[in-house]
Amino acid sequence: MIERLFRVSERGSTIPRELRGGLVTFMAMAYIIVLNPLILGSVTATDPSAKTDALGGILPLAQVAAVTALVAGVMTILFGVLANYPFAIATGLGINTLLAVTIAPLMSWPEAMGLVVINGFIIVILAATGFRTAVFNAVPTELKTAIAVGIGAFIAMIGLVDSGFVRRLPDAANTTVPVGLGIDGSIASWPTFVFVLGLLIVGVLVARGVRAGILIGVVLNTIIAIVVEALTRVGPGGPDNPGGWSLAVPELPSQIVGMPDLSLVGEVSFGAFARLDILTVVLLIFTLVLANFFDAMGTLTGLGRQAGLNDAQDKLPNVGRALVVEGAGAVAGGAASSSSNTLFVESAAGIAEGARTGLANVLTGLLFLLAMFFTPLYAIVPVEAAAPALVVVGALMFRQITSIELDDLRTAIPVFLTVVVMPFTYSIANGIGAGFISYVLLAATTGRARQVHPLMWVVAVLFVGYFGVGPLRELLG
Ligand SMILES: Nc1nc2[nH]cnc2c(=O)[nH]1
Repeated sequence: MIERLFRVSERGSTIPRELRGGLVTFMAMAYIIVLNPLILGSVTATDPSAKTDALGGILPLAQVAAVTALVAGVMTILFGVLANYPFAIATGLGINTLLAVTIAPLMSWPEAMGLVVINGFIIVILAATGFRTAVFNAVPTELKTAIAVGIGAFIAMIGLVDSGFVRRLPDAANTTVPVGLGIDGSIASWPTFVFVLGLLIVGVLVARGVRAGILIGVVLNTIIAIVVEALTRVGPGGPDNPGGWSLAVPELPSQIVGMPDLSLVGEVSFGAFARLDILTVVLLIFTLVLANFFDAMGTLTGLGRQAGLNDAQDKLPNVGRALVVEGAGAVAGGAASSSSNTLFVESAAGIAEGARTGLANVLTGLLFLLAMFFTPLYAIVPVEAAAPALVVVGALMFRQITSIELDDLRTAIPVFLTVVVMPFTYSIANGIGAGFISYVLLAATTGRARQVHPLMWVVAVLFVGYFGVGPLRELLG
């Protein structure tokens, strides 16, 4: 029955392989349950680093953790069953940062989440009417490949930053260089040591073609991290302990089970339209939609290609349905205050492990639902132990660059911009925007305007608007 429902052998996979892939993807993504609360939530409204909204309101940490796991679990299972692809869904780092930094300070948290819900409905409508699929199919192959390569660079960057290997220089450093190696140019902190050792372990296992190499690597890294913490007691990181663990401290927990607090579910309001002028609200929604729309599109292309699931025209079969379910993730994420849920590039870890069907997603989703009750347990895996998997998977995705013909600069420049802007701006959508605009512009100025699909023109113009939103808002006061 499971075999028929998910067409496991038709995709050249086996049930154990799917389950192994689902577990690896969960291990690569579980950090979001710890990280999302730190981005959106606060302990108290009076904390110096509290993420207060315009009314001084906050989202409590434990409640954000619970809804993050809930929505990721439900949407990942739904996507697995309805779209039958091993692409897991959770709260996207791009949009939650946008919400915390730009949107919530202008309104209340429920109103900010209301905008996420509207963004989700727009995306679902664009997907259901076929517009999303039409754009998906209008993108030239070399740009689709560049998106996949750029995502590889982006996920490696996420791993390098989350592990503390790459760090932001202090604002007081008075230099134009934004990031550096470790602390003051040195990787001599225990958590970063665990990451570097873990990177070597995962790299060797994967390069030698060891089955379940990524999973074995992350488990080994976690054990090493627990031993290192037991011996050194470096503790949690922070301004007065820069050499500490960046999120979870790898300790055997004293308590294992707890009931999740789901009171944020339904805490949504559409009052932003009454609080702010309509143009501001429309521009904010426009920004959310473009970022969401193309992040998912790039991720789908990259993951589909990595899994070998795209057809001869480099199209993912039944992509329309996948895009509708993905859009529903934005609605669900907004409605539960976990922020927009989207396809996660980290699914590449499970695909590298062999996952090819939605069955893998069902396991990943169930583990997210289970994590709601075992929050102390998943917190054992420190980011420093999971991040090596992100970097190695980034390398696997990056290899696709060899299939792009780079002799013609009209291709090489947009491809390059797509690949570098993603990690450097920490956003898949920004990279796609830079690539699309430069592709259309170079074609138009070198006599190839007619060869560009009309939808590419439309999207490039929309991206000009996307990048112009900030300057435009300033201009209009
Ligand atoms: N595609 C994608 N993957 C992610 N993994 C973590 N955050 C994100 C995100 O915003 N988009």
